[in-house]
Amino acid sequence: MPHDPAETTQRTLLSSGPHRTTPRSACVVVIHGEGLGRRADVEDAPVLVGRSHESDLVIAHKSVSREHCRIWRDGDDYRLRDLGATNRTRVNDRGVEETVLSDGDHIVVGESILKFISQTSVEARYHEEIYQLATHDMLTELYNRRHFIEMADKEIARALRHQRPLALCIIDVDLFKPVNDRHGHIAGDEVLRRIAALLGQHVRSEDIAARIGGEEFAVLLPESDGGVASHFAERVRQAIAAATFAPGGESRRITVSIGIATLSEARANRPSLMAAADAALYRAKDGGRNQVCVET
Ligand SMILES: Nc1nc2c(ncn2[C@@H]2O[C@H](COP(=O)(O)OP(=O)(O)OP(=O)(O)O)[C@@H](O)[C@H]2O)c(=O)[nH]1
Repeated sequence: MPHDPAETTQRTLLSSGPHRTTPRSACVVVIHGEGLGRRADVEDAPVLVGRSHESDLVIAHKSVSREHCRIWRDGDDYRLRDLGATNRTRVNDRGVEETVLSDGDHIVVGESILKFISQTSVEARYHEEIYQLATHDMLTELYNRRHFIEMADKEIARALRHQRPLALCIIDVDLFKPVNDRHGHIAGDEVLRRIAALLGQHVRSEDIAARIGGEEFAVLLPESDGGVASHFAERVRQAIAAATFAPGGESRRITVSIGIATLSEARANRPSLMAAADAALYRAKDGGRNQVCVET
């Protein structure tokens, strides 16, 4: 059954991870205070830094304005503009309205400090590694629970603001304990990895897929209503049920149960959306497993 995530053991097996071979373009990384380790790449789109969930780099602290500052690329330069923040943005200890950033600049946003790292900096690779470790589940290479929650909050805020549909699927492996008991944890891990890979084959680039518990996955589907989400979930369910798993070399059928909930006036935040998807998941388990249920 779905279990308390607090009890979930995150297994940190060594993995090459979803690392990119080259560093991304310039980025800002929080190196002190609220949001420590969080980063945002400054690519073609400007980066909004602020307390609002819709910011590209969210720093959820009262010392930070909802829209604190913006960083963008301007030809070969990178520029920062303060957006009228109550605590004016400071760069290298100097209050700024607008300035050109240089590699290594310290940007003070409320009580947090960000570091600007240009694309040529070797340090960018280091932060890339740290970022991957902080946001991804090492076993499956999907997002981890913490990052999923952060992204879900952002997507929910965006969907509510623009009155767009949004659906959440929670996917739980059926009777996984006997798989572990019979074949051992390492074989069980291989099954989880395979399920994650199958999931990856069905998600769109805008969907957010994560491992949120031991044998529990979540997929957030922006711009999707219950019908679209059901169709997606049914395809995932069938693909997993039809796949060949051979934990410990023994052929075995693996199935999943899936609960779906959509954003609505009654479910206008992440906890209630997740609780509704969980309730649907319980019904799917209760109904005999290997099925999809939608919370209406
Ligand atoms: N191999 C492996 N097993 C895990 C991991 N995290 C949790 N588990 C196992 O997943 C199993 C979950 O079992 P239960 O919650 O009892 O549920 P279930 O057997 O899947 O049965 P239902 O959910 O009712 O269909 C437990 O045996 C956990 O030890 C992990 O990272 N790797």
